[in-house]
Amino acid sequence: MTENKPHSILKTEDLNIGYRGRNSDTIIAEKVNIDIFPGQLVAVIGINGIGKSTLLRSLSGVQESLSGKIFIAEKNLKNLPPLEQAALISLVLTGQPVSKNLSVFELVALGRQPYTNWIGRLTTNDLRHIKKSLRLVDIENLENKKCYELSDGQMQKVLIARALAQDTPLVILDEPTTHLDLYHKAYILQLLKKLTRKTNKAIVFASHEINLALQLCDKILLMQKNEIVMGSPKELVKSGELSRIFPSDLIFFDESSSSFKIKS
Ligand SMILES: Nc1ncnc2c1ncn2[C@@H]1O[C@H](COP(=O)(O)OP(=O)(O)OP(=O)(O)O)[C@@H](O)[C@H]1O
Repeated sequence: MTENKPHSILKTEDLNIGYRGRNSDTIIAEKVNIDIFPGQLVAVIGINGIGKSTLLRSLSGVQESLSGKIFIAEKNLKNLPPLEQAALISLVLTGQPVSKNLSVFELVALGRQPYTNWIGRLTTNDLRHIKKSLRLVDIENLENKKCYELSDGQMQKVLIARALAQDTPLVILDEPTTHLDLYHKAYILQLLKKLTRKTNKAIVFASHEINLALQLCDKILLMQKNEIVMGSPKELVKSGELSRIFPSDLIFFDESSSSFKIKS
């Protein structure tokens, strides 16, 4: 009997990422080989400056990779026309300029851009997707508010709703919980988890919230100098990888509680 292996939504083959320079390239990560499947919640974890944003920008095609291949839904990203790419990947970058004069509804509706006709008129199907996204993120009550009237946490939810309205099988978010308090960080990450379960989308996000990611994610992509390791939280705890992320002078990974603690 042949095994029915699920198709990956995001796969890389010997991907090298970094920045091209006049004389030499700055390599951020080499030989990245990862495989992400529909319905998975994946956190990209690593210390400041290790290359999380660079990786997410490369995986979403916003930044050119140095070499290697990226496959989205088994199609080579390099060969995907922009509209097809926009129907497969939605991207939420922190600090991305958005017009805060728009209403919440209008901003979420921008997620439909890949599908709207040239005058940008919304069809009944577009409206259905927008309403569904507002409902999934539980911000229907905000739809007529201007974005400048929102708190950071509410704005974060609106950006997630815009990504959902784009209706892609893969959603990539860079630090979706920055500036939020602990409750709202947990709320947003829990929401992402629920969305993977309800929609079967794969959601990949960069975060510094390791303790929360360990509790919620299916897979963790751990970026370290010269190495990227991917595994389930359990696997990474078992292999001892987590203990090696930070310098050991101040904090340590406590296996009994599966969280980082301050050394006493
Ligand atoms: N445009 C650029 N040209 C050259 N190097 C860059 C550029 N942008 C970022 N870098 C470098 O790439 C490395 C990785 O940066 P990146 O922003 O991807 O890290 P990060 O893990 O997301 O960091 P943080 O957790 O602080 O947000 C850093 O050393 C940074 O200085």
